[in-house]
Amino acid sequence: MPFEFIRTEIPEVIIVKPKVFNDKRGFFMETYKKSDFKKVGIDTDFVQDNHSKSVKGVLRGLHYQLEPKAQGKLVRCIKGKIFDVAIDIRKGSPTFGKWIGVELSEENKLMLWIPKGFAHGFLTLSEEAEIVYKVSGSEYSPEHDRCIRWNDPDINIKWPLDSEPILSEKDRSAPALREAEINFIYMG
Ligand SMILES: Cc1cn([C@H]2C[C@H](O)[C@@H](COP(=O)(O)OP(=O)(O)O[C@H]3O[C@@H](C)C(=O)[C@@H](O)[C@H]3O)O2)c(=O)[nH]c1=O
Repeated sequence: MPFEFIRTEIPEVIIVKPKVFNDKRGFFMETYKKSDFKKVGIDTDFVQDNHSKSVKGVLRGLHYQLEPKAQGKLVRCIKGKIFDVAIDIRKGSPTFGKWIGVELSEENKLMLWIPKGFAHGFLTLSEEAEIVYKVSGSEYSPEHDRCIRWNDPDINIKWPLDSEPILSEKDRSAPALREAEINFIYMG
């Protein structure tokens, strides 16, 4: 199998390690294959691909789209290094409010699968970082787009930060999880 799938403490959040073929030209790797992802329960149709670039200290998040426009995301860092975070916001989930943080980089080539029902955010650790991510479930829908405050003490994400992060206006004024509108139900 060209991928190793590593379950995290929240089993639905999966680290994907691709098999990298290095040779004198450089490298080759598969970054998504429907049949292999389906075997571990990532059985979804991707509907949008995104690419963003950030400078060091930029924190984007914590973002999600409400049902019925919820999104799953397969995130990969193609330049530099980020700290990528998924937060369980499914009502009734045994891991509600819990977060998983994984370093994704150009070097380690890891990907993070973040299913529907999770908020997502990341901090840029290198001078510049570019991420690409596949989105499943629903295309971008600004009316359903929501965010939660990056430093909500109820979530208490241990961001590897040494100064204040650089935020968008929207992210700066985001509500705490306990005040945020969420409509995901944990299905077991
Ligand atoms: C997310 C998104 C944004 N946009 C536009 C809206 C806006 O003018 C501009 C920048 O949008 P934002 O500030 O929301 O971009 P950003 O803060 O990078 O938002 C992203 O953050 C990460 C953490 C995620 O998980 C993504 O799903 C997405 O929410 O791009 C689209 O056209 N399509 C999209 O899918």
